[in-house]
Amino acid sequence: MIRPEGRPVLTAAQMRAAEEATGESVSALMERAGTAIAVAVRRLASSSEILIVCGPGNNGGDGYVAARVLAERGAKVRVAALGDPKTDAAKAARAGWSGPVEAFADAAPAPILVDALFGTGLTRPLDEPATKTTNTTPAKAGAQLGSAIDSPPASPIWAPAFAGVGTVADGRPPLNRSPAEAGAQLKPSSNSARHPGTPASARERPIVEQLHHLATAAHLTIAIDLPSGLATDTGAALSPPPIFDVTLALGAAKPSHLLQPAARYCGEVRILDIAIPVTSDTHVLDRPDLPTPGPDAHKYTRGMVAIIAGAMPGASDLAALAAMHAGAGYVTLLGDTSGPPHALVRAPFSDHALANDRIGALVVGPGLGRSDEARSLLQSALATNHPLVLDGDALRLLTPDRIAASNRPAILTPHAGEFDALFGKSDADKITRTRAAAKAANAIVVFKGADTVIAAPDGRVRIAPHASDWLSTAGTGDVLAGAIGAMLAARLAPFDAAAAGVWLHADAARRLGPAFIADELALALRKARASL
Ligand SMILES: NC(=O)C1=CN([C@@H]2O[C@H](COP(=O)(O)OP(=O)(O)OC[C@H]3O[C@@H](n4cnc5c(N)ncnc54)[C@H](OP(=O)(O)O)[C@@H]3O)[C@@H](O)[C@H]2O)[C@@H](O)CC1
Ligand SMILES: Nc1ncnc2c1ncn2[C@@H]1O[C@H](COP(=O)(O)OP(=O)(O)O)[C@@H](O)[C@H]1O
Ligand SMILES: [K+]
Repeated sequence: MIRPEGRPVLTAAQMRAAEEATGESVSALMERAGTAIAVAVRRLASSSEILIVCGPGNNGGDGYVAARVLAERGAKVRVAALGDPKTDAAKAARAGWSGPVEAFADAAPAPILVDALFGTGLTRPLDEPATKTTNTTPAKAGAQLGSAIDSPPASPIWAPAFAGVGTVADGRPPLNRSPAEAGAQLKPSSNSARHPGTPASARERPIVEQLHHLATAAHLTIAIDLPSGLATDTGAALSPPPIFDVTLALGAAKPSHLLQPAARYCGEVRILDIAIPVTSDTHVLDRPDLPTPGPDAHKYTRGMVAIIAGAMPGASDLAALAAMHAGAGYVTLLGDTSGPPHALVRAPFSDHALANDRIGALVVGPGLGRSDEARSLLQSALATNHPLVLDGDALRLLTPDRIAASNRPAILTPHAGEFDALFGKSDADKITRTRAAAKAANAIVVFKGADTVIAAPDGRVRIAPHASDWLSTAGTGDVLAGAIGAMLAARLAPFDAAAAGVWLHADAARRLGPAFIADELALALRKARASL
């Protein structure tokens, strides 16, 4: 199980192409995938009973192979299927499983749920009701498998009634869900809504609802490739699945492991290496490799950051504090400001102060305002040749063309509102939008949010794994701009500077836990930096 940081991200089509390029049969790949899944599930499940739910495609095929291998290795495993397999490889995998196959709609929960219903082939919401299609007696029962697998599933200790599921027989709530969450997941189905007053039997339960039911009662939920219900490439939750504890991504991470809202359903993502060579111009953000000062260092070699203060000096103060704690050697705040820290060089704004050719990064936008005064400050910034970090109000006062024409390294850090205003609204996915924006502005674009995407004009993309929802507080964007400024001033290539700033910001946030404020985030950048 490989952590996703630094790894390539492939779309469903790219993954299929990589698979085909191996020249191996789907069955051979499925055998490897299923075996890798079995090994991982065994490690995670210990000796608990495992229920693998299998869909009609190759994701289901992986599930059958995993079930067979788990059983061969002595695990207690049950299989429930959503219909018969449709692909040749899945049919063969199904034939290799000699235990019983329960109907998905009727399946009772187990402590470990493995979701192999749908993977990269899901193209539409899971709106069809689950139907009972299979209840097979073992074809080769007893021949190869241990008695634990051959015997019918032990009488379920689980509460069969739909309502109230959320605690298991020993009275403990499932590990991964609060009672409130469990209740929220058991919303009335569209099916029962259509028949008010009629309690939905298990058989009428829509797929997504049965999946929630099984997940809520499980102690550990594991999704194969993707939680069923998520689109692979766009981050869309076509049918919101349960929130899984672990997602085992086959061969490579996919966009929906990282893009919201899908990413939140994946839990911990781990990649299973199934020996398929994969390359991509999109990668998961990785820890940066940052230079540490040597004996020959002085403040200017560590990088000089200038920040232009504007209408809201708190914002530029935060950016300055962040630049200092991210490791800049010299930070100057140009404007009518005062206050600590003493190490921050506060100076009145002037074109002369801006002309200092030691400035390695100029941060403009945090708290700038949108007045004529703000426009004039921005104009002065653009009249220099300094590499730029453009944030906040600067992004409201510029156009992509004008940024492209400024003809020097630039990093833009828009949140969704600023991005829409600058580049226009679109239904395309966040990776596509960020890549197009970087090209249009000929600049690095850091499209912020719970799934920050960083793109370069040449098409390279880094996607940041989810950091902390507590970042949703005023001023954290200013901190990011300052941190990126410090990286740019330290002479990192602009794309690497943006990536390093985003990594430090996220790491600082994770360290702080809940309810921090932006000032603390700026200070915590030091600890993030120290961890490298
Ligand atoms: N990448 C790799 O290296 C390897 C990948 N492998 C595995 O293959 C997986 C991809 O397999 P896949 O292409 O067969 O697609 P999958 O996700 O099983 O679903 C397709 C089936 O679901 C059906 N269906 C779709 N939507 C539906 C809906 N809403 N409601 C109901 N049905 C719906 C669809 O029906 P159709 O749309 O054709 O009517 C079709 O029957 C991948 O995630 C990985 O696990 C390994 O085996 C080998 C190495
Ligand atoms: N739910 C979230 N999860 C992770 N990061 C978030 C979340 N919400 C916001 N962020 C991050 O917090 C920062 C907010 O920046 P921004 O919206 O510009 O705020 P401000 O203008 O108040 O500084 C960005 O770096 C963004 O990526
Ligand atoms: K799945």
